[in-house]
Amino acid sequence: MSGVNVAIIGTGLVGSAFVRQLQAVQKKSPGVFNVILVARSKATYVSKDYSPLSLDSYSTGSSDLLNIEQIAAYLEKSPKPVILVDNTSNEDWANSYPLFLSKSISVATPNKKAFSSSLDLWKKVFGASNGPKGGLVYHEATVGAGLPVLGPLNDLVATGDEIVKIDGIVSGTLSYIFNEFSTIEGSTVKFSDVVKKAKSLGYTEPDPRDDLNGLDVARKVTILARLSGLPVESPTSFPVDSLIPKPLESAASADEFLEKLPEYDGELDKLRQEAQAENKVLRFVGKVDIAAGAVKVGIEKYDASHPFASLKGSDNVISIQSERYASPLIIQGAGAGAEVTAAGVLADVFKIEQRLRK
Ligand SMILES: NC(=O)C1=CN([C@@H]2O[C@H](COP(=O)(O)OP(=O)(O)OC[C@H]3O[C@@H](n4cnc5c(N)ncnc54)[C@H](OP(=O)(O)O)[C@@H]3O)[C@@H](O)[C@H]2O)C=CC1
Ligand SMILES: N[C@@H](CC=O)C(=O)O
Ligand code: NA
Repeated sequence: MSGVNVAIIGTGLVGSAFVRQLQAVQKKSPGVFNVILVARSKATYVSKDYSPLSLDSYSTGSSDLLNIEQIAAYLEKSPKPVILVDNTSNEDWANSYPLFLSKSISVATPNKKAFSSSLDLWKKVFGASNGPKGGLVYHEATVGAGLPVLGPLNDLVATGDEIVKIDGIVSGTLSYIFNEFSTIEGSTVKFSDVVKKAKSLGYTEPDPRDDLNGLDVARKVTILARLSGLPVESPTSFPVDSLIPKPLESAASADEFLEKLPEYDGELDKLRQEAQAENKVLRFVGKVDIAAGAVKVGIEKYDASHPFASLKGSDNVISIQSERYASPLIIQGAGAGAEVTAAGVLADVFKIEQRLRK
C-alpha cells in the first residue's frame, strides 16, 4: 500500500502555511500525502471513508466537532499509516501524544508543550514511541523553527558524541529586540520603543509579556538540554531572567503594560552602558552546560567579535560544543515565521513517510 494519511490539527499562521506547502507537494507527487482530517478549535472536517479531502475545498464540506479521543479512535482505523500534524500550541493535544503514538500513529509538530513541560510527559511520549506499536515522533520546528537544530543534535548524540555545552539565541522576538537595542555601534534607542516597534512589525506575541517573560526560551532550552542527556525537570526548574519589570507583571492588559514600560527603561539602559564600556553587546540567551548540569536563560554580554554580537533581524543562532568537534557547530538563520516553521514540520512529515515506507 503506498502513501500515508495525514491529519492536520490547527490551521492558524503555521497551519495554513503548512496546508499551502503540502498542496504544492501533492501536485508534484500525487497520492503520497492524503489528508483525511483537518481540525480547528471549533470544527473538525473528516473524510468518513478515509478517501483524501481536497485541500482547496475541505472547509466547504460538513463538519463536526470531534474530541481528541474520537479523533484517535477514527485515525486508529485508517487503512494506511497515519501522521498527526499538530500545528496548535494546545496543552491537551500535547498531553495526548502518548495515546496517538501507542496506536501506531506518528506525530510531527512545532508545538513545544509535550517536549518542554514535565519530564514525566517527555518520558511518556518517547516511551510510547519506543513501545511495541509505537508511532514515530518528530519535532524539529520546536527549536529554531525550520532551522536544522534537533536533527543534527540527535545525530551527534546517537553516534556517541558527548555534548559539552549549548548556547543559543532561540527567540526570534528577543533576537530582534536585542539586535536593535544593543549594537556594536552603540545604539541609544529606548528599550520600550524597541518593544513597541517589534510589536508593530508583528514580531511579538499579541501580549509582548509572553515573549519578555523568558518562558518560550526556557521551553526551547529544556528541549535542547533533554536531547543532550540532561534530564531537566521543567522549564521553571532553572533560573530564567524575566524582562518584565515586577510592578508590570500584574498590568491588566498588553496596552497598559506598553504604556508603563518607559518608566523602567533606566535599568536596561544601565546594563547596556556597562556592556558598551567593555566594548560588548547584550543578548538574551539560553545556556546549557551538560558537565556542570547547569541550565539558565537570561541576559549575557558578548564581545563585538562573537558570532552572537553580529546577529541581524530576528535570526536565531545556536552554538553546539561537543567532544568530537574542536570548534562549536554554529547554526544560524531565520528561527521564526510561519513559512519556515511550516517547512520544518513538512520536512518531518517527509522523514516519517520515508521511514514508514515498506
Ligand atoms: N510562529 C512561529 O514563528 C513559530 C511557531 N511555533 C509553534 O507553532 C504552533 C502554531 O503557531 P501559530 O500558527 O502561530 O498559532 P495560531 O494561534 O495562529 O494557530 C493555532 C491553530 O490551532 C488551532 N487550535 C487551537 N486549539 C485547538 C484545539 N483544541 N483543537 C484543534 N485546533 C486547535 C486554532 O484553531 P482556530 O483556527 O479555530 O483558532 C488555530 O487554527 C505553536 O505551537 C507555536 O509555538 C514554533 C516555531 C515558530
Ligand atoms: N515567539 C517565538 C516563535 C516561535 O517559537 C519566537 O520569537 O521565536
Ligand atoms: Na529547528
